[in-house]
Amino acid sequence: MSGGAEERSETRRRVGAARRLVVKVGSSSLTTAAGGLDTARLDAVVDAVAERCARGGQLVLVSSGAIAAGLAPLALARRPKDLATQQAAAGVGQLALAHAYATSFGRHQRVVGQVLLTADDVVRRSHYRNAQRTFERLLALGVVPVVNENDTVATDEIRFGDNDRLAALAAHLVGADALVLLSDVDALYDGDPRRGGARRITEVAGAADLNEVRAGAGRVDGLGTGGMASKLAAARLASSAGIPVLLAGADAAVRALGPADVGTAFAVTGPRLSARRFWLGHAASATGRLRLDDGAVEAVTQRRRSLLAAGITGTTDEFHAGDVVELVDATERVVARGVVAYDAAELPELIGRSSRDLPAEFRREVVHADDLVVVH
Ligand SMILES: Nc1ncnc2c1ncn2[C@@H]1O[C@H](COP(=O)(O)OP(=O)(O)O)[C@@H](O)[C@H]1O
Ligand SMILES: N[C@@H](CCC(=O)OP(=O)(O)O)C(=O)O
Repeated sequence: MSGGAEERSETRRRVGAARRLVVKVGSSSLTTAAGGLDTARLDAVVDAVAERCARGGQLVLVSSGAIAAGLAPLALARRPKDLATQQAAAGVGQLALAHAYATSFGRHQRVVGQVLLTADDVVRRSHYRNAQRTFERLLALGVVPVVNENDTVATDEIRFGDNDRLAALAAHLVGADALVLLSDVDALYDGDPRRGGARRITEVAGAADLNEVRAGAGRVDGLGTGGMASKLAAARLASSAGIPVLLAGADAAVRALGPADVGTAFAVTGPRLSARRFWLGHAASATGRLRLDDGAVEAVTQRRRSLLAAGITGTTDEFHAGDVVELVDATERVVARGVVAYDAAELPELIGRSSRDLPAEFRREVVHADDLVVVH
């Protein structure tokens, strides 16, 4: 697609040269057509990861496949639809998956450590930092962290939903230099490749390159969850936060983790955010909303100013000082997220009023510019 040869080589060069890498592999790449764990394919991914570690890389492997690996032992013909059976299958399958990874990495004398995360671990700032410390120590010890969502306890409300998103969040959390998404498809296409006639896309320089792309669901036999749409969302999330992304086929793992000359490369589209600002913009869950008038939207998004009470026209009523809130425009479109400095109960008296008309204790900003991230 767009992007000249120079740009092309720069993204791939960065992926190829990355010291710290998050690699994500999907369920459909780790399971046989019959639904069992495909150890030959798992070994091939492990070989590529171990080889990169041997060259001095620090790798984090985000692996799906717990539910898929639990199907055969439980004599389930297909992925269950209800959450309780999915969780039971994940409980059985995660153990099989962890065992398979430990055995496979053992062939390379590599120790692996299992990290099971729930959305809460990134949503709450203290948990986020705790997870960061754990990864840091595992990597310092030369261990390959094998990460999955903690499916057995994650309920619908608190799920990451898909491991592509989890991998993008993990990539920022560990300060990765690049993110590699391995799937059962060799690249991004402008339409579902199973339909025929779809064109392969090798480079994505920015959002405009995705305008014509139709990202569909995964296989009909449905072991993967998000299909290409969740991969694209994850690639955009990571690349907008300064992390280059490569999407490639799991069967080309050696080249994806070697010269990075396969698949689709997503160039970075934004600066690397600090851990706090990334968390604020992408990981934290908001507990309330502040509605802004047009002037305040402009001040906050264009001039990067703090939000003052004068520019607020309405609020929801259940948040406390220190909570993360969404800042929305008159049409309820989210324009920014930030940490609010007041309880919801305090604001009705203040909103719409200029700071100089307020008592001294209420003259501080409602959301300080340092605690505010603009949403594009
Ligand atoms: N535009 C597209 N480009 C590439 N693949 C697509 C596209 N739209 C849909 N797909 C399908 O998405 C699938 C990958 O998603 P999924 O099965 O969820 O993978 P994983 O298990 O690796 O997460 C591919 O098998 C492919 O057929
Ligand atoms: N955590 C789930 C996988 C969720 C998921 O995103 O799967 P996939 O689309 O195959 O990457 C599991 O291990 O079964």
